[in-house]
Order: sequence, then structure tokens, then C-alpha cells
Amino acid sequence: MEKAKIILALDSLVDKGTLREACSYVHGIKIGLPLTLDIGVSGVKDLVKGIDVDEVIVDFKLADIGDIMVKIASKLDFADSFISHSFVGRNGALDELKGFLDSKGKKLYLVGAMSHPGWDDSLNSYTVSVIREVNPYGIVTPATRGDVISKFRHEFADKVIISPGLGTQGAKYGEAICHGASFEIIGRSIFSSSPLKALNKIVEKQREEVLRCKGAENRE
Ligand SMILES: O=c1ccn([C@@H]2O[C@H](COP(=O)(O)O)[C@@H](O)[C@H]2O)c(=O)[nH]1
Repeated sequence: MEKAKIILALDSLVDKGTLREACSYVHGIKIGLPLTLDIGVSGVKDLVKGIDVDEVIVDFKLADIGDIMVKIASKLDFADSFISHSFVGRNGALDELKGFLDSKGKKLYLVGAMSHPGWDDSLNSYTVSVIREVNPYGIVTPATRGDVISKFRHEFADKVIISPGLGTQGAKYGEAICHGASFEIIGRSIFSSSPLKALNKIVEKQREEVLRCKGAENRE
């Protein structure tokens, strides 16, 4: 069966058997700083070892000078991809991180806009300009504001867009994909209780919503 367009947000510890089974339904996993602080880098390495996913993303939302971001990324060799803030800019920051990740065959995502209500979308013209300059593999945009995803998709037709903000933060499963995201990032709505049951329902709802909107697209 085709994997669902979901990236699991792992911000707290999940039993490895459950994670292994959950991963057979999804594209990837995203490792958060809270989980890494709880179990350490070696604990995270053990957790992800042997897990069958297409992508392991480290989400520490790096935001520092290039040298420090490179030092952090070089300690996390289990990751395929890293998320960084874009507001730090290219020169002396993201240029160095991108160069390092390129040399290791790893991918960079930049935050285009965040999902919480306090994010100011007037910042987005700046993040768009940094994303253009840095040319990352992908972008993080908010599922909570579909119009913002659509704008980023319009600006960056070929980039992978990953969107958090589903379920607990309010967006409907599938909604981000309908607005142009490549994958939906989902954490607490899956892991607060009975993860496999919750994931199955979410996969179903995502498929229904995407069928509904793609059907609508095809009728236009
Ligand atoms: O704007 C952003 C950027 C990143 N996140 C991250 O996504 C997940 C969302 O988890 P839920 O439990 O599904 O709300 C989490 O790891 C955040 O750090 C975000 O929410 N918003």
C-alpha cells in the first residue's frame, strides 16, 4: 500500500515496536529537541536504528552562526535532513550549513512561516527571499494557514513542503496537502494515546480529504 503523506513528530518517547509499526504507514519521522533532551543523542540513535522510513529529519530549528550550526549537525549523523530557521540569513550562517549538508549528502529545510497564532506573516517576504538565496531542499509552512502554504507553493513549485499544525493545533488532516504541501507533520494527535489506532484514523481522514480536494481540482 502507498505510504501516507505523513511525517511523525517525535517529541516524546515512543515504544520502539509501536514506532516500527507506525513507520510502515508513513513517509518519515521528525526528531524533536524535547525527545533528544529526554533520551540523549545515543538514545535517539538506538530508537531510529533499523526503523524503515524514507527520511529522518532532525528538527532543532537551528538558528545560529554557520560554525555552530555545522557543529550541531555534525553530531547528528543518523539524520537525513535538518530544519533550520531562515531568519538567520545566508551569509555566515545558512551558506555554511547548506555547504556542510551538501557535502554529506544531507538535506536542509528552512522555516518559511510557523503554525502558531503569534507568527507574523509580514515576515514571509523576508523568509521567501532567504529561501530563494539559499535554495534548500524543502520548506516548513503552516497547516493552520492554508493560504500561506499556497503562496509558498506558488513561489517554490519544485520544493518539498512539509506542514505542521494538524489535529491538536487545529488544521484538518489532508488540508495542508490540498493547499500544496508535500507532507503533513503530525505529533500529539497520534502519540497522546493509542498511537496505531489514532494513526489509522488519521491516514483514512487524510486520504478522504485529499480525494475530495483533488477531485474538485480535476473538475476545474
Ligand atoms: O511552525 C511550526 C514548526 C514546527 N512545528 C513542529 O511540528 C510538530 C507539531 O506537533 P503537533 O504535536 O502535531 O502539534 C512539533 O514537533 C513542532 O515542533 C510546529 O508545530 N510549527
